[in-house]
Amino acid sequence: MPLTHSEARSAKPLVQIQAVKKVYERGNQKVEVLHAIDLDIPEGAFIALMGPSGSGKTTLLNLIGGLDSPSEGTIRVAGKQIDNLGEDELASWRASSVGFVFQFYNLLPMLSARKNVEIPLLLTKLSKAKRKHHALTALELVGLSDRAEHRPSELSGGQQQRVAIARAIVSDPKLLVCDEPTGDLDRHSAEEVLSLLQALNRSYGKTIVMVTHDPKAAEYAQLTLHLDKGSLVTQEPSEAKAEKRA
Ligand SMILES: Nc1ncnc2c1ncn2[C@@H]1O[C@H](COP(=O)(O)OP(=O)(O)OP(=O)(O)O)[C@@H](O)[C@H]1O
Repeated sequence: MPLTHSEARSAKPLVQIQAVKKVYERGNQKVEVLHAIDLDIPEGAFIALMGPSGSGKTTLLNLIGGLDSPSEGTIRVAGKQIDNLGEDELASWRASSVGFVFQFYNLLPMLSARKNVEIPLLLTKLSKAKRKHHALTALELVGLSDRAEHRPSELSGGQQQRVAIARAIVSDPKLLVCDEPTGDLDRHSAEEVLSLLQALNRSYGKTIVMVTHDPKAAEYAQLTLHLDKGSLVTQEPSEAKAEKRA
């Protein structure tokens, strides 16, 4: 069952963002692109993050996933404070705690689907046989067992994105951050990818934060957050939409 808005509010937060600001320097100018963001993301939520181009969506997503650090404020994920970690600590935290899905898949063209999915496991102590087993399990979960030995160029865009999702979940992180995961896909492939994300949320309890420009994609989430000029403007409950999709 999808979380209702009130359930989502009462569930334990997986991500806690307090008074987070991000300032970029352009030449000798400082530009504040996120203004004192406060946000709790409950464990088990599927959140869509929308807003005009340049409003700060990717910046906020990158802070949540530990790809970047805030200029001010605190970020905790599963109770661990990540805003003050150095680059190496942040990289190892990311490897074990977050799965990333990007618009253009970011698969390595010379490697098979299975080997692409294994990449996050190369940093672990798992044996070669275990890595292969986990990668095949993840590919099975996204419905691509029969494409395991294909290279990305032999797969459709939708299949490549499903391989990228398998790679994102292969370390079994609680949190998936997705930046325009359907931005390069046709409607049918986009729906397949969104249904897969929804299944990972509902059946496997993954907490998902997804940046999207597409209101139809946001309908798959339980809650849509809107950013405008670096501030959160509304938190739109989506239980009606979630029920429609249930
Ligand atoms: N590394 C950087 N250095 C300087 N400015 C940056 C940097 N990254 C982003 N910005 C600026 O921060 C603002 C927010 O960018 P961000 O990419 O987060 O927006 P967005 O809402 O994701 O936009 P889009 O929908 O176009 O992807 C923009 O004005 C952008 O130019």
